[in-house]
Amino acid sequence: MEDQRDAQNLGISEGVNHLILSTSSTCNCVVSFPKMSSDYKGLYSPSILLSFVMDDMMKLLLLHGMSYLTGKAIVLMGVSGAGKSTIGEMLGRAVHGRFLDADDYHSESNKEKMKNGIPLSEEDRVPWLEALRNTLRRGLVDNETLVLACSALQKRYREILRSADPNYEPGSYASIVKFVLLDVGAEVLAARLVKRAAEGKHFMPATLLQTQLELLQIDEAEGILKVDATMDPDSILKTIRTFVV
Ligand SMILES: Nc1ncnc2c1ncn2[C@@H]1O[C@H](COP(=O)(O)OP(=O)(O)O)[C@@H](O)[C@H]1O
Ligand SMILES: O=C(O)[C@H](O)[C@@H](O)[C@H](O)[C@H](O)COP(=O)(O)O
Repeated sequence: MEDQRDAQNLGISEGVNHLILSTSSTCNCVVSFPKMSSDYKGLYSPSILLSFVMDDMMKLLLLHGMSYLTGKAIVLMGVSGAGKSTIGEMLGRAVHGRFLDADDYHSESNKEKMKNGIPLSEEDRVPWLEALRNTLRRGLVDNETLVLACSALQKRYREILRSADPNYEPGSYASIVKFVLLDVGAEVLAARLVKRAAEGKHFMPATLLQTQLELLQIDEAEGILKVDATMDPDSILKTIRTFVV
């Protein structure tokens, strides 16, 4: 970290919503200003910034209501039986992160509905997704690495999760919450779900698969990594790690 105070090596560029502070070799830091008024821009000149060691500088920026985050969140998404929980647990361990299973955040009434083969409504899903978003946000602010297994079938549901990033601008898809779609065809899914239900391991019946497949919708612009999740779990994990973490 010795060259952090070296004016030659400290590059400061001003983006629309953030300053990027970068040194030649040791440190890159993006300082975001979620609701920064334009009066703030340019307030901190390079010479002022250089008068602080990095730690003190961060405290100063925080004092002015700005935030910086180094946490990250990966959401494994897809329909029931795609392997979100299986792969999510493995990924969580592999990246030394915290694994969260969205199924654990359902209300009893949601679970009861699904058990009875009734698909969740928008009103059932939104509070569930908001609770997940809040949990992700707390983790991100604490600089944790989080892996979430969550169906997140529709873009509007993913937008709720993306907004766990306090600096997220809706519709930009530029969030520190990233999505990976576990892609499996209907036949393989059905076989997996019948087996899982027979083992009594899950509240979700195989009959809900069709409505889930109908709901799944991805927009190319979202930049979601699609992984063939019919591969064996180790290969799926390896592919995700190559591209995401
Ligand atoms: N890559 C895989 N290959 C074979 N079976 C898998 C694979 N991933 C998951 N499974 C099995 O399929 C079933 C559904 O997996 P699960 O992780 O519960 O999916 P989801 O959380 O997406 O509903 C489980 O019985 C699990 O053991
Ligand atoms: O593991 C599974 O079988 C699924 O993930 C399942 O739990 C379900 O998808 C959601 O929890 C319900 O939410 P949606 O109806 O939004 O998929």
